[in-house]
Parts: sequence; C-alpha cells; structure tokens
Amino acid sequence: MSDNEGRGAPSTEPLSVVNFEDVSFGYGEDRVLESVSFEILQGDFAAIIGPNGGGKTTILKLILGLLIPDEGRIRLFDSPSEEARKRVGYVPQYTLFDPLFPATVEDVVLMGRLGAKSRLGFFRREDRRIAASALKTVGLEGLEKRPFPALSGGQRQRVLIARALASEADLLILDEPTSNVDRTAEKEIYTLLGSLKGEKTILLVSHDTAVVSNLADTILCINRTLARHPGCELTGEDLGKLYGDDMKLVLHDIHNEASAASAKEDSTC
Ligand SMILES: Nc1ncnc2c1ncn2[C@@H]1O[C@H](COP(=O)(O)OP(=O)(O)OP(=O)(O)O)[C@@H](O)[C@H]1O
Repeated sequence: MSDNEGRGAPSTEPLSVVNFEDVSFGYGEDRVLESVSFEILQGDFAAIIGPNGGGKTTILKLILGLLIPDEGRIRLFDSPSEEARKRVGYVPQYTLFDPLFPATVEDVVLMGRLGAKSRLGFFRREDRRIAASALKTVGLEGLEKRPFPALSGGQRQRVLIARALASEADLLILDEPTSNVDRTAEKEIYTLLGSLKGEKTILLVSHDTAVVSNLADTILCINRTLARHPGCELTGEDLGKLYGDDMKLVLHDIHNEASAASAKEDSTC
C-alpha cells in the first residue's frame, strides 16, 4: 500500500490530526516541554523518540487532553482534545498483568467496541465481526476464546493493537509497544505497524531509532525542545545531540535488513 493511500484524493488537502502550536508545559516550576510545535496529518506515520524523561509521554497526555498546556495551543482533529479524544485508539506500554484476570482475547478486543454497542448494553453481531476482523489483522485469528493472561507478551501487545483497531479510531497512538517483549515479538509488532502504515494515522513512541527511521514519515526528536526530521534522515549527529555521545545505535530493520544494514551499518553516535 502506498504512503498516499488513506490521505484522500491528491487534490484534497490532508486533514490535520494533531497540531501543536508553541506548546510549553511543566509539572511544576521546571519546564518539561518548551515551545513545541508540530503537525501530524491524516495518513502520516509519525514517531516520537527521545531520552528518558525527555517529555514523550507528556506529549501523549497533552494530545489526549489529560494535561493542559501552560502556553500554546493544541488541536486534535481540529477540535479541542477533550472533544476529539474518542477518535484516538491508545495502545499502552506492556504492563504486568494479573494472571487471574478473567478475560478472553475476544473480551479484550471487544472493549474497543464499548462506545458502539447497543443501547441495551449488548455487543451486536457487527461489533463481534469488527473485533474478529481486527484480530485477523494482527494475525491472531483463532485465539478468540484463549484466556488473555495465557498469551505471550508479544501476543498481548497485538491484542491491545487489535482493541485499538476495533474501536475504528482515526489515530492510533502506541507508547513503546515493544518495551517488554522479546526480539521475535518486537519484529512481528513492527511488521504489523508497517502493514498499517498509510491505512491509519499512527503516532509511535519508541526508543528504537533504527526501526523508527525506517517506518516513520516524520520523526519528532524530543528532549524538552523539539527537532523534527523526515523519516530516514535521522543521522548519527542528530542522535548524538538527542541522547548524548555514548549511544550505540542498534540496527534491525524489519522491512529491508540488507539495505538498512548497508546504509547505516554500525552507526555509532
Ligand atoms: N506527574 C508528574 N509530576 C511531576 N513530574 C513528572 C510527572 N510526570 C512526568 N514528570 C517528569 O517530567 C519529565 C518528562 O516525563 P515523561 O514521562 O514525559 O518523559 P518520557 O520521555 O516519556 O520518559 P520515559 O522514556 O522514561 O518514559 C520527567 O523529568 C519526569 O520525571
């Protein structure tokens, strides 16, 4: 699928999905974000990278209207965040899970349909069809009745992505979706995100600079202030500025390992 699919006809201006204008924010006296401006358009795959404490999660909370900026303006789908956040599917970081949590895979995916079910409070056949389709998209069809806690960490993350897809959200936000999964699961998740590119507007927070530079159209490097890069143009110098000079960039391109390796082999900042 091409990058432009999902953005409408070429003559139509792509819609603004997230727009930050000179946003500053602090939890107290200290500023966490300083005059941050960026825009994500419909169909974009944007990624936020940056060091621990750089302000990535704060940006997500501001987008969702859970925090209010001290200065500047935030628009979500050209509306105030509180009005538009139901159009966002949020995939949290992996968290420890109660092994006795009594939900099946289907139950978890159907949570994405909670806003859509019938007035009597039942899921409709259509809700179940959409949930099944979302599970198929993430490659987990057939596991509907499996207890959610019995899945591997990577499978659970894919179920949470299916839940976001089932909500038919217009923007998918994923906060470090591979932070606690093994390498194989990580690769599967990034392959899945690559397959959604162009179909959904995606905002990914990740520490994996190599994957991000291969997947994203736009990379937002945040460390209190913002530097913005088109995808694939992230240089060792950029990363050195962002993370400091000790960082070793680990490469593992999911789509084209050979070309990524030749382009960026052994990049060290
Ligand atoms: N509720 C809070 N109250 C006070 N300070 C906070 C709060 N939440 C975050 N901070 C501080 O704000 C800064 C930015 O935090 P944030 O969670 O946005 O960073 P991050 O880039 O997501 O980090 P990480 O990669 O470690 O998740 C950090 O210094 C953090 O300690």
